[in-house]
Amino acid sequence: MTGGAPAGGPARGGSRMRDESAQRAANAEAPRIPNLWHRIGAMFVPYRGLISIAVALVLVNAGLSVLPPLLTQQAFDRGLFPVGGGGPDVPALARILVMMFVLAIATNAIGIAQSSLTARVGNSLMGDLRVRLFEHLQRMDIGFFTRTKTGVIQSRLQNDVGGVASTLQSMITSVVGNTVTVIASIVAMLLLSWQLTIVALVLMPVLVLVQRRVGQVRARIATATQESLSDMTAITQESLGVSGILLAKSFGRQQAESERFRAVNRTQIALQIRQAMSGQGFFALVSIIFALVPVGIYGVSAWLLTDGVELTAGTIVAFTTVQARLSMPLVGLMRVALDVQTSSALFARIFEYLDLTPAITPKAGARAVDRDRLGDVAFEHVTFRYSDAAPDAAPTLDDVSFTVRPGEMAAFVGPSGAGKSTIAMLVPRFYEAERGTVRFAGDDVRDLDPLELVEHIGIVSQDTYLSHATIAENLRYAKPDASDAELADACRRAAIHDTIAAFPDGYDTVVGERGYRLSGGEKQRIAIARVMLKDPAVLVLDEATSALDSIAERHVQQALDAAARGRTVIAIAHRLATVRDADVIHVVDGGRIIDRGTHDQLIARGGVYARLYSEQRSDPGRAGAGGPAGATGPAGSAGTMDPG
Ligand SMILES: Nc1ncnc2c1ncn2[C@@H]1O[C@H](COP(=O)(O)OP(=O)(O)OP(=O)(O)O)[C@@H](O)[C@H]1O
Repeated sequence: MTGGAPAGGPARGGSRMRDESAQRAANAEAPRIPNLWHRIGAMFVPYRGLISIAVALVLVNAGLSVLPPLLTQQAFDRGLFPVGGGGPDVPALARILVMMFVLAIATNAIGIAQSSLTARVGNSLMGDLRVRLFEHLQRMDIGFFTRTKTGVIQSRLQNDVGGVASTLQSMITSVVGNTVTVIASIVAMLLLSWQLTIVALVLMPVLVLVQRRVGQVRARIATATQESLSDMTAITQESLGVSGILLAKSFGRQQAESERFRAVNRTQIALQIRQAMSGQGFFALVSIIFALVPVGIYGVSAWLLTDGVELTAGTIVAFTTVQARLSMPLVGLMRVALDVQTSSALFARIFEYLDLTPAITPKAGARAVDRDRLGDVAFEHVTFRYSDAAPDAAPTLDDVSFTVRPGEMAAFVGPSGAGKSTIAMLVPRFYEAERGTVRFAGDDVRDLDPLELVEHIGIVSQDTYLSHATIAENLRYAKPDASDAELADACRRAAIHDTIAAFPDGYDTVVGERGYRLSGGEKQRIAIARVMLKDPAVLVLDEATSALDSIAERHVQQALDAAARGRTVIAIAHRLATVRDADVIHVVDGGRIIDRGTHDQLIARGGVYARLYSEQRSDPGRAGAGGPAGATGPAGSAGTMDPG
């Protein structure tokens, strides 16, 4: 599976969600992962030292468990009723009592040590898996995240990884401890009577087969349960985020959202019950068989006795006692086997994500960015298509070529959906060109180290992302070691310092989820200050002012002018006034650059640009959210007025 994840748009409506969940529950199959067991086993390798100690402790405790009955025997034969009579031997009894006490303390202490080791191994394994998954997902391309719901990704990271933790722990202790007991019991049974051992164990293969079948069913239910959990996480994440709540409230859809949640919750409950009950019938069958085995043993004993086989009453009683003691560890092993089978479904889901290959990967021996040519950006006959576009659809970008020299400003204008933002996305290699070459500082971006490439590019888009942290923390995202003075300086240049200073908590103001505590213009200017702290050679402005009103736009434009000074700027704009002074304006339509030139040249030519420009002059509202404004031009050029 490459790059494709269980995706899908947000499910709408309670009944559809119910249908989907029920459908999935009916045919949930764990993903098929080659070498699954081998890969699970490999995870234990780094912990083999700790596991060996844990196994040794389990074995020691198993060995010590034979001592209490022996001490009891000694308490009777030496303490209470010593050979030769003469009444109880109190000192001997006291010695045995002390030994029993020490033994109880020792076995419990060993038990605690062993639990602590297995808990450490189990949780560390789980932690490793979580980090591996997180790091792997960080490497995935943007396309993966546009296709997959955030909640679904979160769920794999939390619910699926969390779900395997208990199995990882019980695997170590239960398997070792119970196997030792089972082997010891079978040896004891064989020593007593091999014929009766056959009777006691004849049904075991049948139980193992049934257990495997039950395990498969449980694995399917576990897959469906995890799918449903991920639906729940996705709904929670979508509906209880600020954007989701705003959407629900503004459309009065809270009731529908609750119903959507209730529906998936019902599915989850039903699946949890099915999962809890799925093994019960099997274990009832095991108990019944174990209860019936002694009857079989008596029957076969009678037959053996009539056949002349030597069999004492003591042997038969001892045999049934051992056989009865076998049931507990055997059931324990079967439980673990069932749990392992169930969690293999979860492991498969985790490995499925770990096996996703990012569509864009760094090249081995990637080159460093040529510092002497920083600021040079070029597209050479670039054709691009989004991976989820229809195969016969026209390319999103079709044979796009342009060059931007260091310090120049290139603007991209054109109708909505023309492909302007896509051009911006290709510069930092967020997407890969299908044909042609994107060059940065003279090199094909595919030959460059991706981390170094983005180091030199700053992006300010309309959809500013601030994390739920303080303003200072958001700013330091760009430069973790920036001093307070540097923050203030960047904010002054971005014309936002005075606003921040006026907040009661100043730079320690928490911006809230996605920065909702701030106005659009404030957020935007903080984002610009953040980019200035990063100090990139190339600035990509993607509709950076289009969501703002005229006053906010003026402020942001001033900040952008300051940010643009001395840098290469690639500006995407709906409002043509904001890019009037660009060195070159590229007119994009239908994924192609259909015209280019300075503002004056394009106006003189009377093409699409001239038409768009005159439309915006007569109806500035069409150009975006902002009305006519005294927006200053880019790159520090002052006084460029809106055409209105
Ligand atoms: N992640 C994506 N997956 C598939 N198609 C996409 C994706 N992003 C954009 N598109 C499509 O690619 C085309 C170009 O989109 P793009 O965002 O580049 O246009 P734009 O010129 O920036 O538009 P606008 O001015 O409205 O922002 C559109 O038809 C859009 O539907």
